[in-house]
Amino acid sequence: MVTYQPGKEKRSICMIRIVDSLAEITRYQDRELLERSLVTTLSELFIDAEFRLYRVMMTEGILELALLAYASKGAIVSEARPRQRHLPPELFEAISDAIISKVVIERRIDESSLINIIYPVYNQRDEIYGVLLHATAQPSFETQRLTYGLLRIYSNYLALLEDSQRDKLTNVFNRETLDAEITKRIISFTQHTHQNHNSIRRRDDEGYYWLCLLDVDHFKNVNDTWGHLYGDEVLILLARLLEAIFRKEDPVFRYGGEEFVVIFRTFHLDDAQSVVERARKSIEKHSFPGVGQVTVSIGAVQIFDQDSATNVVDQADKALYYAKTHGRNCSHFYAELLAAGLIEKSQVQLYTSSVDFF
Ligand SMILES: Nc1nc2c(ncn2[C@@H]2O[C@H](COP(=O)(O)OP(=O)(O)OP(=O)(O)O)[C@@H](O)[C@H]2O)c(=O)[nH]1
Repeated sequence: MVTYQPGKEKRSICMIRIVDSLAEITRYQDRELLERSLVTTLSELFIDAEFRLYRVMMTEGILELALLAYASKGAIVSEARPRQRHLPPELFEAISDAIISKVVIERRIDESSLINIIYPVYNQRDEIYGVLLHATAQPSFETQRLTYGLLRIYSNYLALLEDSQRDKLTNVFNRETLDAEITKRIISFTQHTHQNHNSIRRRDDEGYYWLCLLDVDHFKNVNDTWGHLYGDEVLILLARLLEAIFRKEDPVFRYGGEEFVVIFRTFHLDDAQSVVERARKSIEKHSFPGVGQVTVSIGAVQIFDQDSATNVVDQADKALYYAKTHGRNCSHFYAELLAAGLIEKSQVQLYTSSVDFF
């Protein structure tokens, strides 16, 4: 005979909620959604608490915190583009302590009724990646243990996700991730344009998105002269150089063998041209060990209301082809070449898009 055991039932409901939470956290293959889902899950499990997830960045030894997602009293906010946050000095100090000591820290700030529990989050290389801030009036060991466990699952899953998005040789983003990143920007442009009654004067405070496609000139010669290992080394160093030349929020992708893509932001074509030329010149000036000078040709395009990611890349590719056939070691922009009648309009049709809008 089965007897009713209220304590047992409560425990199994709790376990079901935890299993559901795990399923929810690991449902997404998009980092932003994953972060949002972690914070949502925690706030649903512990309804009386506030959770904030920050990305931790070290810039020249200075600690910067960017808010990724925030949950309080059922409201969830996630930042599409994390911005640096200035926290009360005492809280900032507590976060620094948790990061340095690599342990969970509890701290009450001023006379607040809430206790802040600070969990540092590490990536698979044991580098600090983020910090979870849990503000609660009633801290308990059980809550802390469960939060810590969910964070471990989150960081393990994030590591897997990151690994699948990175190019094995250079560790920049791989080609598979590029379409989605371009599509996000096309959508953000379109939404912004609608919101502003078709005015496209200011994208927002950071400007428009641009994409540049860089291809190493005569790379076959590098391989033929120095061997593949030296060729590989050039690609790795070039990836590091691009990360250093562009801003840390500008994603770098390996698009093909010796082709890279960078997405960056500026307001005007003039500025975009300066950014691209600066990159080209920095690469030209760089001396690669053993190999010496390497140059790149660049095709660039503004990401705006193109119908697909394929179309954006095709336009950049047309400009790149023009650069390759007009001297190499130079950069060209699609719209300018088109306006001057130097290239044909990109003919990629919507049906060739690999991106699903609906
Ligand atoms: N070492 C190395 N070489 C690669 C890799 N991927 C592609 N390549 C080489 O890159 C070279 C590309 O050659 P091409 O497409 O002829 O272009 P190129 O010699 O750079 O000439 P242009 O682009 O016309 O200036 C080929 O020799 C490929 O074998 C890689 O991962 N490592």
